[in-house]
Amino acid sequence: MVEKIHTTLRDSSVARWTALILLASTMFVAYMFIDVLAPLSTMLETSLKWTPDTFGAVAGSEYFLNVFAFFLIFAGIILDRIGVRRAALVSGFLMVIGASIKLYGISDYFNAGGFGYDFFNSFWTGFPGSAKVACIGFAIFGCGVEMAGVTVSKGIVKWFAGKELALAMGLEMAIARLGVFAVFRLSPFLAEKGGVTLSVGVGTLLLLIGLLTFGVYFFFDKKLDAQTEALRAAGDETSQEEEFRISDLKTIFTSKTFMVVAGLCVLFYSAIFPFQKFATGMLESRLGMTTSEASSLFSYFPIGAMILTPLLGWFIDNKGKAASMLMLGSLLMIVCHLIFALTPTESFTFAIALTAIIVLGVSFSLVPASLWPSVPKLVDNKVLGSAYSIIFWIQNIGLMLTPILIGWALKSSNPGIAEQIAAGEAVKYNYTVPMLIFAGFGVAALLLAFYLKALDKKKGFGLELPNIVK
Ligand SMILES: NCCCC[C@H](NC(=O)[C@@H](N)CC(=O)O)C(=O)O
Repeated sequence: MVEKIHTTLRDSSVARWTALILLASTMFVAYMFIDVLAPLSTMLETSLKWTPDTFGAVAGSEYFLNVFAFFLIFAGIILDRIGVRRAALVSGFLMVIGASIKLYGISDYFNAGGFGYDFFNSFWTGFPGSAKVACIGFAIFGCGVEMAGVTVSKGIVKWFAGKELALAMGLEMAIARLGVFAVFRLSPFLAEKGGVTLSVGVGTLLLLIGLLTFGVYFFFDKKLDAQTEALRAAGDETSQEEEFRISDLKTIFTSKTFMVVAGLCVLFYSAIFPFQKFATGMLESRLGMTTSEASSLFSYFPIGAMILTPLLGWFIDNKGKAASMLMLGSLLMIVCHLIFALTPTESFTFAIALTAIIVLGVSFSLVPASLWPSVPKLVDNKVLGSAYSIIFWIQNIGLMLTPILIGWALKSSNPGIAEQIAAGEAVKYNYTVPMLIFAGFGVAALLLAFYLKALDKKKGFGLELPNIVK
């Protein structure tokens, strides 16, 4: 007698968590590569003549193709069509290709007149050829890393829906944050030993390992699909999944609740990731610290978020309350940014700054831990990849534009300071206006969070309910 399959790999906790570790390991190295140059701006200014504007433009190039060429939207459609394992490989290849181009741009070979050097230095001469090549590479890497982000999110839902979904997403984000922490320690160390090229070279090599990890995941995913298919053939209704059609995307764009979540996402993240880029300067200015003292004070921020996000994920899986957590996270963010903006200089002590950073870390755990696992409650599984990619796309617009807005606000609210600094005077920027703008994003996010909770109550999406189906 042939024994029928009633369970799949999804039902084995070892297989489920192994799949998560494989997916999260690639995100660990991907988040490392995102910030591999972040601690090296001074070195890049002396070795490759990258001024702060050039450095900022290279950093922002990560989002360029995703936003303007709509790559993220296509990535979601591709993901829903070809499935998690193939999309993971595509995104992994894009990351490795993009990283290799960036590595080439900053390499000694290129900068000593290697292939393409004359061409890339023949136009727009105020922007170094090395930075142009790095931008092209980083924009391609950006397509890969954001596609990997949506693919991993859909992959986690595939393995953990109805189980420890928020805990798994929280752990994946914690592992990615550990990557950010690791690269801030490793990259300056490697650059001291072998220059910027060594840091980026090691980052690229790690991405290659990340691609291999996605390759191992491929076989887990394939086996799960084969088992699910067998259940489907046996007529098990819970395993039925409809085909994705482009016209299904209409359901995403016409869902008011989904759009509210996307709005909340862009407002919240615009007050977090761009703030990270300005936080060191703000702390230096407000506390009269050196760059390294300010950056080590700020390093508690991702570490705090890393510890708390999985714990909050566990709470949401077992007790629910995701919509309330979105409200609390937005509220805490407003309080922290207002503390940075309005505390008088004489009262803005190290202890106050540290407390505000830790509380902001709590906010950075509350919102991601509750936002991403809520998306599958709002849209059909067949359009989930597209739904995540649309949220990422809207979020990427904010992440690209906010640093420009904040940089402009900082300069305009401090007339003459840039010139005084260029002349060697020991003056500091006043960060009140930029910090008020960040707080303003928080206020708008809080209003949307209230509205979301009301919508959820009216329409019954179950955002306040636990994820684990007992
Ligand atoms: N499984 C959760 C995925 C989202 C994590 C989220 N990352 C992003 O939103 C990225 N689009 C941001 C970026 O690339 O800069 C996070 O909280 O890290």
